[in-house]
Amino acid sequence: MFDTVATLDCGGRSLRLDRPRVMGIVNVTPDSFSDGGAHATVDAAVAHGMLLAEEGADVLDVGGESTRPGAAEVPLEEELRRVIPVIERLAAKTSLPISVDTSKPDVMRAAVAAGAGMLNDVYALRREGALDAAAELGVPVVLMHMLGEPRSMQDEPRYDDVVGDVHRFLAERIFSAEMAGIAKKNIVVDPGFGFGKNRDHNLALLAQLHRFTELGVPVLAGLSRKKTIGELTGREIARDRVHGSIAAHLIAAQRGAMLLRVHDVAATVDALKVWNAVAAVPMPRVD
Ligand SMILES: Nc1nc2ncc(COP(=O)(O)OP(=O)(O)O)nc2c(=O)[nH]1
Repeated sequence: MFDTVATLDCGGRSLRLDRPRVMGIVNVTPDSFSDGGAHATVDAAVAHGMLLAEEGADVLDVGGESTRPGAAEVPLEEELRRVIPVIERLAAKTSLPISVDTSKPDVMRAAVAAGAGMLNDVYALRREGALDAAAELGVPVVLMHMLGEPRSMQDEPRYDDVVGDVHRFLAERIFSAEMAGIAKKNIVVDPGFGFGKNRDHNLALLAQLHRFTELGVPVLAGLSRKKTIGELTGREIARDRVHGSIAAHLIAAQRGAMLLRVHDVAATVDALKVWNAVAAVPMPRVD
């Protein structure tokens, strides 16, 4: 995997990837699939972010546009109105790195100016101007695979070879990012669970997650409370999918994920304490 430990410099706030780290989700949206509306006001979102920080999150991911299947795009001004005040206040109240979950270059710029130190783009910088914005900002960026658009991505998604197809896409996005002037040390990749993938696609990506570590950059996995977890466990209500999400994220950690994007931070932190303890046990040499 890595000869040396990757440390992301998130606008002066370090995110050390010496072990799987927890990205706490702060959705400032009225319609997120799993917690829509729960933290839709600035005060509620900031309070939630601080709660996740207290629960042990290593980074907070602030998003103002739901990307659930079928979601409509949020206008720029509305997305700014939602996320910038939250980022400003969280950056002042916590020393944790803060990422902004957006695909719009103008939101990226405003978010970094407000204190965000990382970009999380479900479009992998494919929107116009996004590559240049990310290169200028010089902060780490998560490049995620999505098939099509949120509006239509779950309409019968098809792949010849989902792992190979996603791997090729991410390799191409890493190349494009480096050509735009983004340092490889600032790149994280993410196969995009649920973004144009059905249950079998998601299971194949999880089962072969180690393949993505071959790209030479940290891997992020985000399965938290998603539909596939619900299908496998029979838990129809998203907030009831914690146990299944923990299982999936431990498998992801075991197969090389260094960042786990989760709603349920306390439960994930506890699970990773067990995982880390076992990972720290020296293994007998096999001569
Ligand atoms: N890098 C990355 N970013 C993401 N952003 C949003 C969602 C969707 O989950 P959530 O934020 O809970 O829902 P919504 O998009 O409806 O707000 N999933 C990912 C993911 O898997 N990876």
